[in-house]
Amino acid sequence: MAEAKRIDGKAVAARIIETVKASTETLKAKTGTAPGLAVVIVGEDPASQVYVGSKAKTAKECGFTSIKHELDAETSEETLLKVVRDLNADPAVNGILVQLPLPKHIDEAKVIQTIDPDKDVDGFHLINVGRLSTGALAEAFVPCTPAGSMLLVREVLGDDLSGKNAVIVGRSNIVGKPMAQLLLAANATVTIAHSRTRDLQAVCRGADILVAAVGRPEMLTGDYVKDGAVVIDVGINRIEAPEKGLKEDGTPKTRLVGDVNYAEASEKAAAITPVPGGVGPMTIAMLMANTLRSACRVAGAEAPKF
Ligand SMILES: NC(=O)C1=CN([C@@H]2O[C@H](COP(=O)(O)OP(=O)(O)OC[C@H]3O[C@@H](n4cnc5c(N)ncnc54)[C@H](OP(=O)(O)O)[C@@H]3O)[C@@H](O)[C@H]2O)C=CC1
Ligand SMILES: Nc1nc(=O)c2c([nH]1)NC[C@@H]1CN(c3ccc(C(=O)N[C@@H](CCC(=O)O)C(=O)O)cc3)C=[N+]21
Repeated sequence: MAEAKRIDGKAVAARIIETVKASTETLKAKTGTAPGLAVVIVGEDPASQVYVGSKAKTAKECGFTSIKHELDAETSEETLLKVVRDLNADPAVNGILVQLPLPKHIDEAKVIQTIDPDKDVDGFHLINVGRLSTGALAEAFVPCTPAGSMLLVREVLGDDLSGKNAVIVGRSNIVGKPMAQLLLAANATVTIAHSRTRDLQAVCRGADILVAAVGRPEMLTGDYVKDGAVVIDVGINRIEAPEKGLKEDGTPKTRLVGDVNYAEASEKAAAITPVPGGVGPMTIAMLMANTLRSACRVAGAEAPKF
């Protein structure tokens, strides 16, 4: 098999952001206000930090107003719920994202269900989960990572996945389950695998579309990949990279890797997303797209389709 096509998530994301930017200008001309995105961060989870910086930068690039609430790790659940309720009531805010995971003493589900479903640009509220799972895609906010992953699948295979076998490794509410819903809605035959799956390798080798959302660095080696498969690597894992030398504090420098062993998998796959530069940038682009859509809804304006 020839070397796989590298699916350039960064380039596709840049295209989406250009569209969001143009549409934001039109909306501003019409209503005089810009879409508003509020990000709430509690404590300092290192995995979350990667995401937060580029989000604010991209929101600004799109012409949004972007506000950030940084609360310390000891913040009470009640205080956080009040922040969310205030954002719900603020007409300048179209999208609310509460960065996950939250500290252990806070009930994550309760916080998510407090977000106004019409400002739930993460798509985690039960109302949006229900819309997605009943196929009411036009009304739903779809979670950003699966939505972005799906656009990358479409780049290669088009809109209709009839006859394709899709395997998703991972069953989280944030990635695995909504990804399954989207693939199903596009007519793929869907299998969700997880830590209790027997003979994962054989299951994955049946996949025309293989989505890795496991959180284990380079776990899916070449042996998990069918010849000609489309491989979407959602994983973001920071591992030590002694070959890059040491940081100032004497510990090894790090690098990002996915859940797929890229070098091995790309010898078998027809197309594969890299890490970084694959799904990650798409997640941020879809957050902007969802926020724009929310603002368009309020203004009674048409939002672009992605
Ligand atoms: N690119 C992006 O924008 C984003 C990337 N991510 C990344 O995606 C990955 C997954 O995230 P998330 O879904 O939140 O992770 P979770 O930890 O919530 O879920 C991981 C899933 O993988 C399954 N799993 C774990 N180990 C194995 C194994 N050995 N064999 C088979 N299945 C296994 C778990 O199974 P079980 O349910 O049985 O425990 C679980 O369903 C992470 O690397 C995360 O950093 C996440 C969000 C956004
Ligand atoms: N409420 C909530 N919504 C989320 O969507 C959410 C969250 N919480 N918590 C954390 C995870 C993780 N996540 C990432 C998004 C983009 C990159 C990203 O842009 N990655 C770049 C790499 C950046 C770098 O180089 O460090 C890339 O893959 O190219 C990474 C991780 C969103 N998450």
